[in-house]
Amino acid sequence: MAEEKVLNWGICGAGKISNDFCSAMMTLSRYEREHKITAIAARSQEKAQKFADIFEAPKAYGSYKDVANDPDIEIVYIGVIHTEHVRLSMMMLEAGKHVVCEKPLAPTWQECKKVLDYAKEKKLLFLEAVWSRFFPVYDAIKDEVNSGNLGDISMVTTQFCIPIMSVERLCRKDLMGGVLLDIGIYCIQFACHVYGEMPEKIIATGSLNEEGVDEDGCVILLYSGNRKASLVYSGKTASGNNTATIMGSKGQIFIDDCFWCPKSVKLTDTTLENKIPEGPSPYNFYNSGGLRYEADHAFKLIRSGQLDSPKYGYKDVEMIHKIIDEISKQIGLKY
Ligand SMILES: NC(=O)C1=CN([C@@H]2O[C@H](COP(=O)(O)OP(=O)(O)OC[C@H]3O[C@@H](n4cnc5c(N)ncnc54)[C@H](OP(=O)(O)O)[C@@H]3O)[C@@H](O)[C@H]2O)C=CC1
Ligand SMILES: O=C1OC[C@@H](O)[C@H](O)[C@H]1O
Repeated sequence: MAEEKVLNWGICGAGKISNDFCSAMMTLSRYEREHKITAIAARSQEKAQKFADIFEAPKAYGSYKDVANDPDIEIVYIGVIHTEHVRLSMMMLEAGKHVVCEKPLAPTWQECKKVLDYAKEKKLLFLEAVWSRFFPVYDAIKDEVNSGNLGDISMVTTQFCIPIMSVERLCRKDLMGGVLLDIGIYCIQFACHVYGEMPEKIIATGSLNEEGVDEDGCVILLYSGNRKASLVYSGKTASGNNTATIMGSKGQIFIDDCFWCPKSVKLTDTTLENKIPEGPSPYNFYNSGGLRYEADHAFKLIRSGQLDSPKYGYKDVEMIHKIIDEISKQIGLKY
């Protein structure tokens, strides 16, 4: 059956998140029938081969371009550092591949738009991998928000604080480091998930390191009708409580630590647990098994001929990156 045709994946980058993505994808119950890790590409052949051996991928390439040139590959996962996202996305789209690219697609909406417009022109799927949005519990949150059970929602809070400023790709400006693009984006996507519209006003603060990348931020989003969201994120300190709350006149939703990939969500009358199996290769990041949902979503979209995701599509990328643009402007962040 056409719907079950295996999706042949090419993976760009043999780093931490690519490991987690491949391992998570292999936990899907329909993995064998729907997905195949066909090729791994890294900057060195040796590194690619080591990674390919772990995931039993038949091909290992020492150049990302080889993935673009491989006619067997239908979709590419881009799991490299921020500075390479636009270049590799354009390269893969040009070669006729669907693309799932790690967040952030780019530091500005203008650059994101270039990629989205090209994907549309080429009639290919492009997903910015804001993985939270593909968790089934995020659908449940949205349903509860829309149900009216909470009454009038007027306040959203999110907190994402983990000490990551010593990570090289995050503290260096030439690697497009900084916390707004790396973790602040999760707080923003959460507020956008709840309110589904652009705020009327944004008030942002953030400190820059000596290289000029941001290390922390406090952002207030003001929506029509006095509705608000408060976002706190930091790469300098741990909070131990990276939760999110949605507050309404009749009830609340509480998303447990870590709100961007939750294991548990407390809705008005019920608590949802989200248990995800361990993959064949140990994960580098918390609850990375949840990366399986974006692979599954990509499969379903492609096989049903849908090229703009209803869970996190073009209009969502636009909203989130326009908010990032405004925060960057206010805190003096420029790459
Ligand atoms: N969804 C999620 O939960 C997470 C998402 N991410 C996202 O994933 C992406 C990668 O993060 P992560 O895996 O932690 O990063 P890594 O530090 O593991 O680097 C990923 C890859 O980027 C390439 N790379 C690393 N350093 C350089 C450099 N100096 N110059 C050029 N290329 C380099 C390497 O590719 P090669 O192997 O080819 O040498 C490396 O394997 C980011 O976009 C990040 O935001 C990260 C963590 C969690
Ligand atoms: O997406 C992410 O989530 C976990 C963080 O540790 C990491 O820096 C970030 O890229």
